[in-house]
This record gives sequence, structure tokens and C-alpha cells, in this order.
Amino acid sequence: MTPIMAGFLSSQVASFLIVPVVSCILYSQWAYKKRSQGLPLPPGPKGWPVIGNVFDVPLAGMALVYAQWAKSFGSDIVSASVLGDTIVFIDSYDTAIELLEKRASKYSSRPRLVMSCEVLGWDCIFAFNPYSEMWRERRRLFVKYFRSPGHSDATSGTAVHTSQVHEFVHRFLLDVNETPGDAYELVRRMIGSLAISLAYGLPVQRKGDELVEFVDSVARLFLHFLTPGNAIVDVIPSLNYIPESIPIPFTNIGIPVPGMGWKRYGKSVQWMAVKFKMEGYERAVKGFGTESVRPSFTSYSLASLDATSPTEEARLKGVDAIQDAAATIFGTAADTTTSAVLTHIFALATHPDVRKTIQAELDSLLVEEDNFGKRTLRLPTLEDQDKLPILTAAVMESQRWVPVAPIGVPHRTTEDDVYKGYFIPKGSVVIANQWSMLNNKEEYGEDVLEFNPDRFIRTKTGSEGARIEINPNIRHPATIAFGFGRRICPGSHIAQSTLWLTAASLLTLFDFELPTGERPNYVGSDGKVDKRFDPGFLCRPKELKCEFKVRSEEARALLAQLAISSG
Ligand code: HEM
Repeated sequence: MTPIMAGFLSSQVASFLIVPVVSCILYSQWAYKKRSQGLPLPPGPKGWPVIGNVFDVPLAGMALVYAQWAKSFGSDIVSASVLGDTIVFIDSYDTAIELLEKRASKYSSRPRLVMSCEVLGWDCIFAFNPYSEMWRERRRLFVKYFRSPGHSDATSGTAVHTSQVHEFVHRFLLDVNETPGDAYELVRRMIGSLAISLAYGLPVQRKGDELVEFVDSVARLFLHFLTPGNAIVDVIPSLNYIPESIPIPFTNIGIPVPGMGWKRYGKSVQWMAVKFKMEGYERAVKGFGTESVRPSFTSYSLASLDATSPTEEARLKGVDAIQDAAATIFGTAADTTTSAVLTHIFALATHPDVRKTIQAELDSLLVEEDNFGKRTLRLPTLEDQDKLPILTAAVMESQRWVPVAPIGVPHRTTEDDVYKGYFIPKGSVVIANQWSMLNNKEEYGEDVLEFNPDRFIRTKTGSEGARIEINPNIRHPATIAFGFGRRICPGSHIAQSTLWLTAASLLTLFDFELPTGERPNYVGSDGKVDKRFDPGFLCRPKELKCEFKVRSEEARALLAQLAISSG
């Protein structure tokens, strides 16, 4: 073929392609204009053609950058675009309530997580399911079991949690006493064990429990791929259509496709998702009727399923939903609650003045002196919460100071919407900047970056004299830190009571302080996330270098008693 011929043909092909491509672009522009009624997107940084704000969206310390955008555009709702997807950032509590709660029917789906759900197979965790009947069925099971305290009875997960959390916290206290330098890992182990027990009722070894270790390793992998930037396929989902290798005919061998290593790796660890969903469930079912397996989400849900399933098909579908929801308990409870506990310990290890004030409050309630001057100490229980406002304020403040999920868990819209004259297209990813809301100076004061539990306390003078109490006029951080609308965290009361009891028990028995005397805040003086905190999707201190020392003779006696009663 002559060069002229080839040129002619390629220009024919080009014009053949150009017409439909240009028509498509023009049509989608026309359709978009019609849908948006000419309204603009919420303001935001100017992007590049096609790729949009790919280079503006940060991979770490996201909440701080998004809060800065809101400030510089003078709007509590801003937007960015990444490869054609619109991302909307909500910067105020009122707008979060208006959109995510009052307009929940449009704002309750989740973004597609290609790596985690489609490649690795973790779609069993319903927290990441789209807004669908499948999600609704699993969430319903969860909420039915973990009913909020006002609606629970002895069979509910909330009641089961109340009895078990004391036991697991007591084990944790003994562990800390034995290996006071390992608190970081001990917290992980305690929360993981509690989650396994709540989900399946299985007995958990104090150390080295195989199931706890396994699900913990899965959770670490899971968190890795949820961290923005760690899965290229979540940025360019169409990559998932490319095979990871090209099979050589008549052999089992495939030639690896360059750049698709992430997919080969993902397929090689898919078994973990299957084991994550099935292992605990199967062990629990095998153990039903034996003394070692306790009441749990699985036993409760299976019993109600057996009582209500009209057909075998309905039963199998119900069992699948129970398996997913049980796996979700570990998938959502463990890392989040661990982070909250670690942050709280870190806050008090760096603020010994606050720690000592709380310990004085605990002692005044928990230490008793007999007629001979002999002092005895008891451990706190969840029933003591109202009597310990200074501790409660510190627990609230640590949730505000370093929120576990600074940008929450993204939602996705399922319909077009208009808010404050801005167009929010169907399919937008919506991020509630929880860190920014929890650092609102108008609500929490000028010193928002500091750890200062006093902001939640007031002194009330009545007939019985002055009394310290939680100030009901300051917004409780839990109304923000656990998300919004139909996707709001259904385990928030479980998380908060676990955090409170762990904090109260640890402070009753131990002193702990960072040896260096540092007092870092989540946001450092350079306006960036301090290097001692994880700047990612879930936030926590990266390490906890403090020794725990038994506080007093009474505390030592109590630990000895606890060791005897725990066998
Ligand atoms: C301090 C600890 C915790 C924090 C900060 C936290 C925070 C959150 C947040 C921000 C969300 C997303 C809400 C939204 O989409 O707007 C969420 C969802 C969820 N959380 Fe928690 N959570 C914690 C502990 C727990 C615990 C202990 C459980 C279980 C017992 C749990 C179960 C769930 C579930 C199942 C979802 C998914 C809800 C859905 O998508 O429908 N969380 N959590």
C-alpha cells in the first residue's frame, strides 16, 4: 500500500470514529445541561480537562485540605472532579443533616470499591454495599440485634455486649499488667476478641487466638486497599476489564499482562475473604449447644430465621445475609474502636494533668475506707458513667480531637439534586468532613486543635451545692463522628461504651505517660497532620511509647484479685 493510500484510509477511519465520538460528547453535554438546568456545581479548585482535579485531591491528611477549600471558597459545600466523577465535600453539620439525613433517599449509596469488593471479594461487609435491598436486609439484621439501650432486652446484642465488655476489659488489664510495654497490640487484641465474641459467641484465647489473628490480618489488608492511592483500579475502574494474564492455548500457563500485578495479587488472596466470612460462622454453628459457645449475633439471628423462613430457599438466602452481617461486625468494629481507644490513651499519656484530674474523680467514687483506715478499690462499671463527668468529657474530647474517621465513610448520590443553587449530579461521591465539623471554632471554641475536655463541662449550682456535669449545650462529638443519615454507624453505642469502660478501668489501675513529655496535636504547627498520627482514612497514633505503672497498693491488690477470679 502506498503512503498516500494509507493516509487516505486512516483519514477515512478517523472521520468514521470522530463523528460518533463528537456526537457522544455533544449529546452528553446537552443532556447534562438539561439535567443541571444550567446550575453550577458547588465551587472548587479549577481542574484540568478530562482528568479534572486528580493532582489536587490529596492521598493523606485529606480532611485538612478539604476544610481549606471550603474556607477559601467561602462555602460549606465544595466540589472537585476526578476523571469525570464529581466529589462533593460537606463542611458543616447543618448541611450534612440537610443532605445526608433529610434527603437520605438520594444520598445513601456508596462509591464503587473495585479493588476491595470486586477483586478481593470483601463485598460481604455491608458497610460498602450500594443502597439496595441486599444492604437493607443485612443492616436490618444488625440493628435488630444491636438495638439501642432504650429498646434492648436481655437477648439483645447491647445487653450481651454490656456483660462481655467488662470481661474483655478485665482480661486487658491483666495483660497490660503482665506486658506493660505492649499496650498498642493489646488494645488491638482486646477489641478484636470482643468483636469475634459478639459476632459468633466463640471462646477466644487470651493470647495468640488463631481466628483473632487471622481476621486481624485481613482487616489490615482491607484497610491498606481502602486508603486512597493504594488501588489504581479504584481511580480507573475500567482497568478491571483487562485480564491479569493471557492464557497460552492448551496449557494452564498464562503470560502476565504488564501493570496488572495488583489483579494477580488480588486473585491470589480471594480465599481470605471467603475464610473471613465463613470460618467464624462454621465454628459457631458446630459449637451450638456446647457450653463454650455463648449467645451471639449469629445464634440470635439464626434462631429468628428458623422461626420465620417459609422455604428452604428463603432460609439459605437468610443464612447468607447472617454470614455477611456477622463478618461486618468484625470488619467495622475492630479497627475503628481500636483507633478510638489508642487515641484516648495517647491523649492522656500526653496530658498528665488531665489524667490526674480524672484519676482523682475515679478515686472519689471507687475507693472505700473502712473504720480501720483500710482502703479498698473497686473497678468501674458502665453504670458509673453518670457519676464520672470529667472522665466522660475526656472520652468525648478524644473523639473530637482526633476523629477516627476524619472524612467519614463516603456516600454516593442515586439521583440528581440541587442545594443552595448548586447542582449535585447523580453518582456524585459525597464526603462529610467530620474533622472539620469537629473543629468548628464557633461550636467548640478557639482552642479546637488542643485536647481540652473542659469544653464539655459546666458547673451547676443547686440546693446540694456546686456540681460538675456535661454541658448539654455543646454538641456531642458522637453526633458527627459516627456519620449521618441512613448509613449512620449502627454500632456507635457499642463503640462508646467499650471506649468509656476501657478508659475508666485503665485509669483506675495505671499511670501512663509518654517518656519524652511531648504534647503533639493531630494538626501540627505547620498546619499538617503531625507525623505521630496516621494521616489516612482511619486515624490513630502510630505508636504508643509509654510504660503502664500500677498506680497504688489498692490497685495492685485489685489486680491480684482479678487474676485469681479470671483463673
Ligand atoms: C469509635 C468507633 C467507631 C467509629 C468512629 C465508627 C464510625 C463509623 C462511620 C463514620 C460510619 C459511616 C457512617 C456514614 O456512612 O455516614 C460507620 C459505619 C458503620 N459502622 Fe461504625 N464506627 C465505630 C465503631 C463501630 C462498631 C463497634 C460497630 C459494630 C458493633 C460498627 C458498625 C458499623 C457498621 C455496620 C457500619 C456500616 C453502616 C452502613 O453502611 O449501613 N461501628 N461507622
